Amino acid sequence: MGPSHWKEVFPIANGDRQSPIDIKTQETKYDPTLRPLRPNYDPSSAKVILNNGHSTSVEFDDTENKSVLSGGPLTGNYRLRQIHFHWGPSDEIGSEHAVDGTKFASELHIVHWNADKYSNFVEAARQADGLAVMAVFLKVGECNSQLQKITDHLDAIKIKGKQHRFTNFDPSCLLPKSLDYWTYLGSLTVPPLLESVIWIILREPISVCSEQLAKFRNLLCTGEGEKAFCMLKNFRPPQPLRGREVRRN
Ligand SMILES: COCCCN1C=C(N)c2cc(S(N)(=O)=O)sc2S1(=O)=O
Ligand SMILES: [Zn+2]
Repeated sequence: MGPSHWKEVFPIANGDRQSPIDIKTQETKYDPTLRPLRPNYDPSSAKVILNNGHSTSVEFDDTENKSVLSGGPLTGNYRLRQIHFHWGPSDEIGSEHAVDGTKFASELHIVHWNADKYSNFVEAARQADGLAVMAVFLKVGECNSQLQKITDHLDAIKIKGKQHRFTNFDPSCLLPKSLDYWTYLGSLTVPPLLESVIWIILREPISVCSEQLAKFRNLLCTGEGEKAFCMLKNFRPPQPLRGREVRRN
């Protein structure tokens, strides 16, 4: 079911800290107390690349603090859980967050949970400070050789539920030069839409080319033996800000 029906099953869809949002850059507030972001990822914690029916994700071993994000707006260590992407049916749209009404072709989400305070991901996902998602915009242009490490594996996980061994991968290779960011309090952008995410949106995009975007759209959201439907879009539109502040470093 699409985003317009989610509120029928998940009333929190109309909550007051929903994501994504349209970032109005003139209304963001500089905060001198915000620290530099400190991603520290061990490539051996990458385990599998997966087609979960609504995106492609790389899942990481989060049984110990091998790959963590700290600094920025965060208190303590947030442990890396998975990365995934959002895209649209054409190169003009696809990102979830927007900047002054402009959407990018795609958006990478790097999902972490507060392992200092909570004992596992599902428990953390129910807490106001449980999750931290770092978002990177993908701007259509030159092919991205680092992203190719992911798109080269998509043929092997074309149908929903397929996964493939995927290790020796450090998601830092997908970060832009600058780690300047905006940050605000929000939610998961997919059901159950839990309001447990500290969002950290990098201000500098990375590149992606049309051919790489086409590979994302070639994934199927249907499983074995079902009529095949391509995964043409998986972004949620921007949600009301409800008076929230967006800070920048
Ligand atoms: C209790 O959690 C249920 C499972 C949620 N997860 C699955 C996603 N597709 C997903 C999307 C996320 S997003 N788009 O908000 O970053 S985070 C995330 S996730 O936390 O890894
Ligand atoms: Zn996401």
